[in-house]
Amino acid sequence: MKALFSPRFNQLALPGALLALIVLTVLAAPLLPLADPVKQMVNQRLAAPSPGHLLGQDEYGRDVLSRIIWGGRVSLTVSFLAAFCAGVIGTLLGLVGGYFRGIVELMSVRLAEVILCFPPMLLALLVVTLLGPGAVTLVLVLTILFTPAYARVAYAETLSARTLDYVTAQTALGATSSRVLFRTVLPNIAPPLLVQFSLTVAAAMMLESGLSFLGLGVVPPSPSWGLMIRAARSVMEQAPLLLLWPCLALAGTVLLLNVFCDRLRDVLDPRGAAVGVIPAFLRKSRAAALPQATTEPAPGLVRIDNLTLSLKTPAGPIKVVRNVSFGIAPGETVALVGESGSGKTLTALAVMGLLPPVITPVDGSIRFTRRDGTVSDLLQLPEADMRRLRGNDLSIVFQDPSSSLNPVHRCGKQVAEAILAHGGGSARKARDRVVELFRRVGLPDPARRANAFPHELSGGQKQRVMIAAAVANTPRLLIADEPTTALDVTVQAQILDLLAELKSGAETSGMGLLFVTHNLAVVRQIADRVVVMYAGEIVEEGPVGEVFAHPRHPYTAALLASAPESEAEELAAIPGTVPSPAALPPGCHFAPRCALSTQACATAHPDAVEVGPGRTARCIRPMEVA
Ligand SMILES: Nc1ncnc2c1ncn2[C@@H]1O[C@H](COP(=O)(O)OP(=O)(O)OP(=O)(O)O)[C@@H](O)[C@H]1O
Repeated sequence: MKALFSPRFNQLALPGALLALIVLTVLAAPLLPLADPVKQMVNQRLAAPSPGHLLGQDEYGRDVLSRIIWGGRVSLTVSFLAAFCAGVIGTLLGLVGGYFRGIVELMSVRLAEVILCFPPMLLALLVVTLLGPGAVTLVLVLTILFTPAYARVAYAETLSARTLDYVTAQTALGATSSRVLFRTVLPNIAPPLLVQFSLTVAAAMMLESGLSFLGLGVVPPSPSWGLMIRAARSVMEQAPLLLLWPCLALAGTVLLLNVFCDRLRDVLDPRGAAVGVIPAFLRKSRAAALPQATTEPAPGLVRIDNLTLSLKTPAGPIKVVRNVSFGIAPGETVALVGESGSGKTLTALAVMGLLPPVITPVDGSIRFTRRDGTVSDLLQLPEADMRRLRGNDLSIVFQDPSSSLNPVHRCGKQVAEAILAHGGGSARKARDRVVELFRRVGLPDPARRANAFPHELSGGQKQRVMIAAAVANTPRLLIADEPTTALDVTVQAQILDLLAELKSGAETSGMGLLFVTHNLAVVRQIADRVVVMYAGEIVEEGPVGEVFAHPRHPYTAALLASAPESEAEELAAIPGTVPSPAALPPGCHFAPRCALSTQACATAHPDAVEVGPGRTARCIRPMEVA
């Protein structure tokens, strides 16, 4: 039977199973044939392991195995309970603070943060002095200590979630604040909170043991791993194994929890692959709903047909990209232009298989011709195959180089990793290749730059590093998503020159370039063909020279008029704004902003029509466009 879950889910299997085994064992402690954990047999104190006592007996002759299992029960119960209580309280504080801001933020998140000013041990001592030691006190102390961490995570996530279109749309529809908070925002911020939960359980276990070790936690003779370590310390010279067992149990469980958290974060990370959070059986059904891959070769390098992307919202799915079709030939540069929110980035991310989890392809195909000449529909490829293609046949350069580079690793190392990830030979060879690549992308003193950290480079230099990483494995298709927007004007020109130069270089000749931008001057400079998008669909497509000279869609004409070539020309702003994908006007979506619109435009949605060789426009009066 094929794996039920995607490879990312499979990563969770081993640590998840081992953790489940530990939890089940400690939960089943009363049912297991274990010796009484508090029954003393002083005449057998410090006895070595025997068939009756597999891990030996402690300083009072109590069975060590039984105490480890019963102690784990206490440690895990306290840690899970504390993590849960802190999670509920912290999430509530962060949610309301991030959503309502102002005085509510001050009274919730900021107040919770006051706890961070107290050293944890001091706070624990204070509470224990007030309430006396015991498991309940421990839960209380740990809950107080871990609440601010949840509040901060929930607060930060709520701040970014509250600005999303679908949250605004819910508010505009008159939904109550509690409904928006619990039905819309909370499910979207759940992944990082779940990860925080697992991290908190691990941290709580360490603290619980530490506090019990200091006599501030579980009260003897009840077993706890911290108490066992404390007791074993005084007899470690006679019976060193007594110290080993609780230390192994504690370190092993915490390590397992950390590995589990790490993998869980990979699975739930929204910046991860689009299909990462979807079990394979669900992806299969989605793939089955899509047209099957054809065996006919894709025209050119990549051919996108009828790509339709849907955004999940509480009010139902919204198609944010609809029936997008265009192709890129080998060596060709295609510019994807349009105002903000037109669907350019989502189209590019769909090619990379990097759509955010809330967005799914519901129709269409992206046929890509691989290096060996075979054609694959990228929408149907399993995640493992997509991962092999990314950074190899397919590469992307993002807008902001500062957030794309890991600040704690040297630039050269990051590019070398991209080479080694696709079997680029030895580490030494990869290092040499990095220096060669850095020279090629025009970084001065490449060997020194390879050793530099990102903060030691300028914005333009960082973008050159990102481009070096993207072309390191000579991709067949390079996607550049507004790669110059975050840079100043002079550096922008240099980066554009670099991309053009790379395309004409011997090594990367034949590389297709998909350039996402809203800057028409850039399109004129760099692209062969232009695809104009508006409100999630293509409104015009054709060779740059012809489209710019004779636009056949009023939107293209308006875009060109709003970005005059010379200062002598008058700048004409486009009236109105791009409609929200949730409320598209009927008929032609551009009609409410169009100077040429007629009654017919407001009723029927126009099809894309041919308006010249290799040119299409989605307008019923293409020849009347000035
Ligand atoms: N993660 C997301 N969650 C919800 N909606 C999203 C998400 N990403 C994109 N959208 C929506 O999909 C639509 C298309 O977005 P996209 O980012 O592709 O536009 P764009 O043309 O690239 O804009 P920009 O130039 O501002 O990047 C927009 O309405 C946007 O709000």
